[in-house]
Amino acid sequence: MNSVYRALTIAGTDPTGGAGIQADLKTFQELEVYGMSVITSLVAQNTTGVQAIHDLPIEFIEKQFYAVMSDIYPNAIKTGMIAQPDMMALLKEKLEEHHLVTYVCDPVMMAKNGDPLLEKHVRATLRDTLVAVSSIVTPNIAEAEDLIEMKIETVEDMKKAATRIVKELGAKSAIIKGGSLAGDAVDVFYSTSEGIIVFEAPRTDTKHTHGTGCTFSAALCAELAKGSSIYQSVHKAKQFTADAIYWSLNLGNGYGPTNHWAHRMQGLPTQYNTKG
Ligand SMILES: Nc1ncnc2c1ncn2[C@@H]1O[C@H](COP(=O)(O)OP(=O)(O)OP(=O)(O)O)[C@@H](O)[C@H]1O
Ligand SMILES: Cc1ncc(CO)c(N)n1
Repeated sequence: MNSVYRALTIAGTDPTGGAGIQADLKTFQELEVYGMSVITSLVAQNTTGVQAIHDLPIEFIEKQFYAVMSDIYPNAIKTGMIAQPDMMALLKEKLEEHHLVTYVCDPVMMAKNGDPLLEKHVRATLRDTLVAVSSIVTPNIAEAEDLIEMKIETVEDMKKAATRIVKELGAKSAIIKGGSLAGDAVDVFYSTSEGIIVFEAPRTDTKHTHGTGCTFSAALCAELAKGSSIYQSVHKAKQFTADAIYWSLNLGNGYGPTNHWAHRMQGLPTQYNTKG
């Protein structure tokens, strides 16, 4: 058996490299997992917003998926921006065929500045297809509110919502990311076997948080691909993302990208220390 761990991301692109497929592949690489990708939509976007979206034909998405799965089989798969109901239906079917592979569903709905990446009427389909077959689903506050149709303002609300997402929507576990709430960066995990677990990190005061959700779910996918426990994987993903936000690169005119090499900052020469 080949001992190189392998992860696959199925998502849209970000030509500026901070979110989507590009962020996922950088994260896999940093965590020493061999990264592969299936692109669903080409997105003209940058740190200031989304300018245009070009969805790939469904047959072509299927061909890419087959190309990967028939050759270099992944230990874990994540999905990010999946823009159309037919893409969701196809991927649900494929993920069910490969149900032994751990599947992380990042239910991406919008970019950091609020520009939509998923039309409102498609959100129920996302809930009923991909979320329903996931090993873990990773919504932010707005996405969790949408999935479970409840207002989330406190950590107690996050606990209720995470529990409901698992009990009512079929996901095996859920982690709600509290990046957009005030105070420390608190994320709430729930699974039937482990119950509620709260993960906390100090908040970094920065606007450079473009792609934090992609980075988090990709790190989680990479750790799960290595066979780490769900607790260890979430813990590592949280630390990786917190470091990437803390050692900000200060790039772009809007919500800048995070620093995917930040987790190894200690060992780098000081010219790579870009915080400032
Ligand atoms: N300013 C911050 N300081 C520290 N951690 C943060 C900060 N903002 C977000 N996080 C953490 O980053 C991770 C991603 O959360 P966030 O809520 O930003 O995701 P998201 O909204 O899906 O991101 P995006 O849509 O930009 O990809 C979580 O672990 C969250 O707690
Ligand atoms: C392609 C893509 N996926 C996810 C996000 C959310 O950060 C984004 N901005 N772009």
